[in-house]
Amino acid sequence: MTVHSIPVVDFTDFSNRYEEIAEQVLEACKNIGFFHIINASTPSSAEVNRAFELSKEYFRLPVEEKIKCKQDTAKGKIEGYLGLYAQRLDPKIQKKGDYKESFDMETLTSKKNIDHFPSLFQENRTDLEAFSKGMHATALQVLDLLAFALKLPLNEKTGANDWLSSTHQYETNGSTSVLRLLRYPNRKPGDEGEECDSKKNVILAGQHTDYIMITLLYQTAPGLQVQVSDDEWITVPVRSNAILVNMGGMFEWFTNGLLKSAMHRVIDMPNQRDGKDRYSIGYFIHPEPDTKIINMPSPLIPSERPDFKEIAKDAEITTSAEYLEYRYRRSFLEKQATNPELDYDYI
Ligand SMILES: O=C(O)CCC(=O)C(=O)O
Ligand SMILES: [Fe+2]
Repeated sequence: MTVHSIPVVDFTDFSNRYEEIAEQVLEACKNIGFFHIINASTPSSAEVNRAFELSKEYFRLPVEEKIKCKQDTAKGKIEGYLGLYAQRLDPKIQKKGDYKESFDMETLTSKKNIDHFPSLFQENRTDLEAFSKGMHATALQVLDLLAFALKLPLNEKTGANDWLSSTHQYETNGSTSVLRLLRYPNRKPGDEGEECDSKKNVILAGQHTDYIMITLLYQTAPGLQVQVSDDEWITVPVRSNAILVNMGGMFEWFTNGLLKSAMHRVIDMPNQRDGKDRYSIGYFIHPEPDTKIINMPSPLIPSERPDFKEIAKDAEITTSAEYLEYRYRRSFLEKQATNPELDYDYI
């Protein structure tokens, strides 16, 4: 079934409407792999506004300041700053790379040391943590809803419906999430460095699927598009106070394609951003590295794995870490084939 809009799931009266909400989430994940949550209990709108304020303040810093904490992708680091063109999510179409800047940080657990981060983030750690924990809590609710809808077994010891969420807790030894601040600078049509697809859309972030289990995202202006058929993309509307959720490739792989990890990209929509930069904040979550997630005991998951573009059918992937490793390596090889200077990306 081709879906032509992003479904909206209302979390109002959450516990009383649990079954209904779980069904809506499962439907959205099976059909398009994207949905908006409205009336989620966390993060609060003050926490979201504060996260955007900090992001804007950070990106206003001079580049010399920002590159002091540059992401060392060559060493496999997934934290820190990446400047314009540093990522190239779609090496098949893009020559230069994504027209965006970003700052990534791994889960801000109580043990996490951020002495190497920009002082702005050190000084405002409490606000970043409050926002991250709010995002994380809603991500875990989505996992629990899916565990329920997929009829995964209850926890033998506690009876809780946490088959998925128990391995995605905020405080763990291995990181389970990445908070990514993004800025797409304002540009005029025809500006230098423009990269277009065959339909003359200016690409700001190349088409890709995320690697992880689920992504939560806020955006300030339109630009994000989801592929719904071979040559059809729909624009994700900006809904104030709504959290956008999408399934990552890991979830699609471990559910044998039952949940869809949709291709998405960011294009420039200069008429819709009032001459302003576009900002977004993504929160990417995956299970602890050694978690075995193969053969999920759900009666709804097909036993046969379909063909996936990103992964060879016979690939031996049973854990979260193996999945991520496979995707990094593959992205690295694709990039090397077209430009030996580039490193792999973490999405
Ligand atoms: O900026 C956006 O709206 C999307 C970003 C994205 O898809 C990503 O970072 O994986
Ligand atoms: Fe993405």
